[in-house]
Amino acid sequence: MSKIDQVSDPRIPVTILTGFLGAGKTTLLNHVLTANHGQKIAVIVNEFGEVGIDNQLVVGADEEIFEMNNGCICCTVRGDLIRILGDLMFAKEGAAGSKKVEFDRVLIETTGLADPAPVAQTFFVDEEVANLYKLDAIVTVVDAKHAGQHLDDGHEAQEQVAFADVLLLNKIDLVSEEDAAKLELRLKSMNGAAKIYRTQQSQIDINHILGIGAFDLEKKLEIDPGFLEEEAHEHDDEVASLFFREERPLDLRKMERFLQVWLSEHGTDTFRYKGVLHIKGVKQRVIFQGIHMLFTSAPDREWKATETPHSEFVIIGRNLDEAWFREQFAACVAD
Ligand SMILES: Nc1nc2c(ncn2[C@@H]2O[C@H](COP(=O)(O)OP(=O)(O)OP(=O)(O)O)[C@@H](O)[C@H]2O)c(=O)[nH]1
Repeated sequence: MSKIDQVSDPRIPVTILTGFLGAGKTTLLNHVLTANHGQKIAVIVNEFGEVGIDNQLVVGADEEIFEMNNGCICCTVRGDLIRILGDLMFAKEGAAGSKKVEFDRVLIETTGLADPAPVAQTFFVDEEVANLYKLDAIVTVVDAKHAGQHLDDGHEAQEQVAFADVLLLNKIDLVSEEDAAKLELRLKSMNGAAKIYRTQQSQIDINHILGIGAFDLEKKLEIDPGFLEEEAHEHDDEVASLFFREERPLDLRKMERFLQVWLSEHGTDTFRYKGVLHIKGVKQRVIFQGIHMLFTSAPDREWKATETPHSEFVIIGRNLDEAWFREQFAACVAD
């Protein structure tokens, strides 16, 4: 927190990090947590799906990460958010019975399917939260390759752009200059007030996203006059997630093969799939990342002696055939 922040407003600044599934939010979070800025950041992560994969992919995830996995942050778990923010403040003050946690700002990573408006609303309508925390900015990461489709397709991606104070046009390496310029125009037409930065691997100067005092309630009320009153919002009900877990080692080739079969027909409706895998003959965890038709896998660190190697995999999309996936996943156990 800068000195000016502290003098003028003693509340803890909060940044909401949003962006559609797979846009680069966790990559940005890792960048922020490893950048040399001398600030202590408490992170709250909310994921769509039963089990958090992201927390396993965040660097130094052991201390600072608070998970909320039982629903979408903008609806069912908003009570959880309020509770965590309250608990965090107790912990900061070293209140009896709570472990002391030092932090001078909070970063909330929302699920790719969250509408940021109700999350932002929490900082104005909940009196206790509003007394302790100040919303600094909403930062939205945009996947330059897939944004066109996501914006045509759904309400959430549009809200994420419309409500942003800062837009990171990420994955700039995957598109031509012409396509990037077109997308930038589209983003400007949807939200002329937001600052836009083009990024690769969400690499951005931290000073452009933290402590910028960009959230302006008046402006948000112009976009959405009902901002402070809204109770719930509508999700695309057809979007669902499937989760798989297996302790026996898997055969990576088999997984890639069945996913390719699925994606050749359902790539558009398969938004996001990712996992931490236990692959036969590999000493490291294998991180699998997929967005629509694009997927990669790579080993990261070795399994620790304290861990039982296992695979966890989540798929998020429309019209997912659960029985088929369960059968295919089971068939990936290595011979
Ligand atoms: N080519 C390319 N890939 C990127 C870039 N930024 C991130 N990625 C990759 O995109 C994938 C998704 O990135 P994440 O940071 O996990 O995205 P996310 O928004 O947190 O995803 P969800 O939490 O599932 O919504 C990963 O494989 C990243 O390595 C980029 O600028 N260029």
